[in-house]
Amino acid sequence: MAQYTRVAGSVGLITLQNPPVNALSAMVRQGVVDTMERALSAPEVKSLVICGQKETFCGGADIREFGTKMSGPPLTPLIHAIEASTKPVVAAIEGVALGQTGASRGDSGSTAS
Ligand SMILES: C[C@H](O)[C@H](C)C(=O)SCCNC(=O)CCNC(=O)[C@H](O)C(C)(C)COP(=O)([O-])OP(=O)([O-])OC[C@H]1O[C@@H](n2cnc3c(N)ncnc32)[C@H](O)[C@@H]1OP(=O)([O-])[O-]
Repeated sequence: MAQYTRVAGSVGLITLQNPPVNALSAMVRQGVVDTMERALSAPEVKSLVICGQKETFCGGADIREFGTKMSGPPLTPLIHAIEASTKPVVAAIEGVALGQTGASRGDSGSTAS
């Protein structure tokens, strides 16, 4: 899933939550759609941060769903929607960021769109 919290008053924090590597399952993708809508429609939110948990950003698509019937929002339009956000979106990356989340393994860092 994706948890939504507001930090520092004006930052919408979206936390990817899908142990063990926060992979982008159908539920996580739907959670990102829902939390993005919530953050973008909240006047008090001026920017968004997307992060993972347990020292991992995201292991990419959820390989446990490979070979099963696709459900939930497709990944590519979701990434395009993040890129088209009307508010700045920062990916706070710790550990791995694989697949379409950006194939990298960084100790920490962030990218903005
Ligand atoms: C176009 C776009 O590209 C498309 C859309 C895609 O995105 S394609 C998908 C792209 N993503 C991948 O190919 C990621 C492959 N995984 C890895 O490279 C590594 O796992 C790791 C992330 C660097 C962590 O290494 P690790 O050594 O710390 O732990 P582990 O022992 O390997 O794995 C620890 C546990 O995590 C599980 N796991 C790892 N990756 C997973 C994933 N993507 N989805 C679901 N579970 C995953 C793994 O099965 C094991 O579970 P269990 O056995 O304990 O129950």
